[in-house]
Amino acid sequence: MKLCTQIERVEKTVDDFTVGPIDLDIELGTISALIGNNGAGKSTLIKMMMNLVKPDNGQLLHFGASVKSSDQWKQEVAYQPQSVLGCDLLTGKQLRDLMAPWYANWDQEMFMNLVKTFEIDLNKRFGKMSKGMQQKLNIVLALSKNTKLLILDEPTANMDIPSKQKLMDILVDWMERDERAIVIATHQVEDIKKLADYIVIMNDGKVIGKYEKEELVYRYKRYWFENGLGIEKIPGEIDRLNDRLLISNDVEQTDTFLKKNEIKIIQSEVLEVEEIITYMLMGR
Ligand SMILES: Nc1ncnc2c1ncn2[C@@H]1O[C@H](COP(=O)(O)OP(=O)(O)OP(=O)(O)O)[C@@H](O)[C@H]1O
Repeated sequence: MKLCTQIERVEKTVDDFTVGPIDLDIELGTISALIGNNGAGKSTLIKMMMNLVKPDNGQLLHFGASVKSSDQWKQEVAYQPQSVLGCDLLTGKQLRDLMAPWYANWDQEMFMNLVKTFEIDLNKRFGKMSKGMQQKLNIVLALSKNTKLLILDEPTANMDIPSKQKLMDILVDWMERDERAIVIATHQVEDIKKLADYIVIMNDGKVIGKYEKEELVYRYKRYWFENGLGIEKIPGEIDRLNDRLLISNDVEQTDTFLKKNEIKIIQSEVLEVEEIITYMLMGR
């Protein structure tokens, strides 16, 4: 697969918090969900990807060009920040007029269609729009740049449920139009479930793993036993309830152990994606 972004040993210290060193590749044709608890460093990493925060060490490339080298890569990378400053007095239309000329591939038809889909009033000042409406306008502006990479920082946090649903469909459609990639920082399980090919987990400024979502589902399992286990710890075990219910994050090891010790399983099942993420964010 073709790489669109290479993050190599990137590191940034702000006050007493260090993000990195981070190594991460983003491939075209994939959607990666950046997940981590509050303060894990997701927004800082994204800002480094946009050269808005300068790393102390390491390098960051989009389509082979360093983010420091020139601004040419910006034609291929659109970004929706968590919040936007300095736009309050401008209307949606004025924001469009300011932004569109900078992007050679700006898609005006897409812009107007999305404005209609999200029922955005382009004559309203940004500062007078609701938080959800501001988010919708920001994402519509980002999508219409018609880039190869889209970086979204919690795009659905303030959106109502139908709008979230619409956005997910739009993003899936946007991906299908070309060879593209999306990086999305999110706390929304629905976003992850529906969109992500890869889950990138961040904790305490570090990327602790990049996992294929479909594979992850087979790594975790819940087991119910006929009798109490009476054993201190089983390989792969990450949680236990009443000595008769066990959660494993290493199904192969757990299954081998249970078979070898002739421990009778009443039932077993895979975990929901949100349970898996919760365990991963707890470091299990
Ligand atoms: N401009 C700044 N000045 C000082 N500290 C900062 C700045 N930006 C971020 N930080 C600190 O860096 C750490 C990482 O913050 P960041 O916003 O990247 O996390 P996050 O994973 O995006 O969190 P959230 O899920 O809450 O949005 C936090 O401890 C934060 O306080």
